[in-house]
Amino acid sequence: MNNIIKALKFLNKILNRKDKKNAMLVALAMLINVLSDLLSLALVLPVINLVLTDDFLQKNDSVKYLYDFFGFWQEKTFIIATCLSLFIIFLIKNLLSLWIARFQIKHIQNFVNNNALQLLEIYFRKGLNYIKNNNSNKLIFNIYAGSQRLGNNVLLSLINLGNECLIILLITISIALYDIKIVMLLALLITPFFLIFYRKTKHKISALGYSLNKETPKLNEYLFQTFHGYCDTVVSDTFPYQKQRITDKLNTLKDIQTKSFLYRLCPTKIIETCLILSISTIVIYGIYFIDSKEQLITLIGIFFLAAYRTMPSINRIMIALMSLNENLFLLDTLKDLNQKASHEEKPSTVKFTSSLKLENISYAFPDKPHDFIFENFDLEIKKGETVGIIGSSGSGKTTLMNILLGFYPLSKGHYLIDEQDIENFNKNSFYGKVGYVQQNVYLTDSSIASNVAYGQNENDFDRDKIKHCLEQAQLTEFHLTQEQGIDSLIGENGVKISGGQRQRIGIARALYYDAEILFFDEATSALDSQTEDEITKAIESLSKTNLTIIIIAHRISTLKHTDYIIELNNGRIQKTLEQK
Ligand SMILES: Nc1ncnc2c1ncn2[C@@H]1O[C@H](COP(=O)(O)OP(=O)(O)OP(=O)(O)O)[C@@H](O)[C@H]1O
Repeated sequence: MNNIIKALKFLNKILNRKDKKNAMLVALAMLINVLSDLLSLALVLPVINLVLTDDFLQKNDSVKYLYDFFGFWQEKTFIIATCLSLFIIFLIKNLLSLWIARFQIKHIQNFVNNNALQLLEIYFRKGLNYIKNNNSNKLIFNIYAGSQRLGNNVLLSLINLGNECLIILLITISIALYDIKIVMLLALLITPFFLIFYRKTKHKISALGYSLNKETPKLNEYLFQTFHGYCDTVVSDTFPYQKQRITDKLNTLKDIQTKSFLYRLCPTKIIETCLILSISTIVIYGIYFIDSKEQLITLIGIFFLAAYRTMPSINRIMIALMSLNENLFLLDTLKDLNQKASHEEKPSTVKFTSSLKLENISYAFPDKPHDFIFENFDLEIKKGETVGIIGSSGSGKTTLMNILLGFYPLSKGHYLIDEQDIENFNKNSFYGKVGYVQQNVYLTDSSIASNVAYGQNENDFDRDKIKHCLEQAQLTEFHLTQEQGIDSLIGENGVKISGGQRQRIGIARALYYDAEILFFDEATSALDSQTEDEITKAIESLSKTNLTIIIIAHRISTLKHTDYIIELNNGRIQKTLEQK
């Protein structure tokens, strides 16, 4: 009961008004479905009696009333009409049932998609530190698999639970009206079995869910590493180790799935056993308390009919409870859904005409709030300048670049653009002016053109501009030698092109989007000296334009065309080397 209340409270928090209304509609539609099932089934018995029992028409008042009402004069034609009516009723009922199933799945999938999109937005808006501190496989698992489970196994389970409890209540009341003693006897016989089973397995099933949630992203991570770290795996000859780790995870998941499957099978088996136990009890009860055999047969008949409908309901209740318990972990892992993704963009847009300035800033990572990487740090970069940043490993170069990119909210101080705090601006308008070339340029498994015009629809490509940008990034010769020119495919993450070409596609991308400020993060450190020279040449030609360029480099040779070089040491400017 505790878990049901927890799940209801959670859903109450995350569902908006429209979702709640839809959930109620789905519950109502499912109830109609079950009731129509029940009613149509109840119609079968009189029709069978009509066909098999002599004088049933004369004995049964309701059937006789229908016979007279529709003006039948022959029993045969009445039976034919009844059979045809039954067929039509079942046809309509099943069509309605299909329509309801479609209605239900559509609304549940809408709920799934809304949650998946909301989680995506929430995670994305939490910023770079959050993304870096959380395993991406876990986030990916939460977004789609988590949302699917929340819709299908939590929300739908709760709706099923409500409906089936109502149905069982209705059936129990109707049997109780006929014979209250038998209902009490059956309740006493059946309920303990289910209660014991539920109590014994509740925590185990919920633990299975938690393990599944832990192990599935781990398996994905290992599989991902096998393909993305292919070269390292081959060279270090660690494929057997990698395979063993994957085998272990697969085995753990196999155990979880096996147990989960067996637990789900149990209710049907318990029901079957209970059914036999119940019939035996009725027979024994009949021997002692019922005088006529006819009465006993009727009682068994009623019981069968009731069992035919209640047992699947009990089964569904048990499955719903188990699903709920198995997915209880979602109330922890998806708790972010409680916060609505509030993302308010400021209206004022950035105009960059004079300078970027860090004024007395301090920055510490959220997990080490007292360990300042920068403390009371000042820096000014004027528009049009080309600035190099060097420093030993760990001196804070990348952190500084991420601050200048506006990725890290400052602990203290201000980041000013043209003397205005960046926090007052619409951040997207700032990113519209920024180009960022990382050491590992992110490339998609598509053409050169798609990677330059990254994120743009193919129909919107400005092909001349793409070619011009490739030229500025010193990539003209490369794309001209390709059979399909700028439409040549470069493979997943650019595996079909060289490191230098990848970097230059990154530069061309920044130029395509009219960047005014270009950031290079160790863009040449992984390249040989000839390729580094080519990139340096590309940067040199760009530095002659009005672009503001900030370059992090390990080798000072990459920075020969900069206006000045800042050397960082433990979050402080050690010295500034003027070059021009
Ligand atoms: N996400 C993070 N969380 C906590 N600490 C971090 C994080 N990223 C970097 N650091 C720490 O901040 C310090 C500066 O790191 P940073 O990456 O800025 O150095 P760097 O000069 O770019 O080094 P390298 O040249 O090796 O890339 C280091 O001590 C590093 O351990």
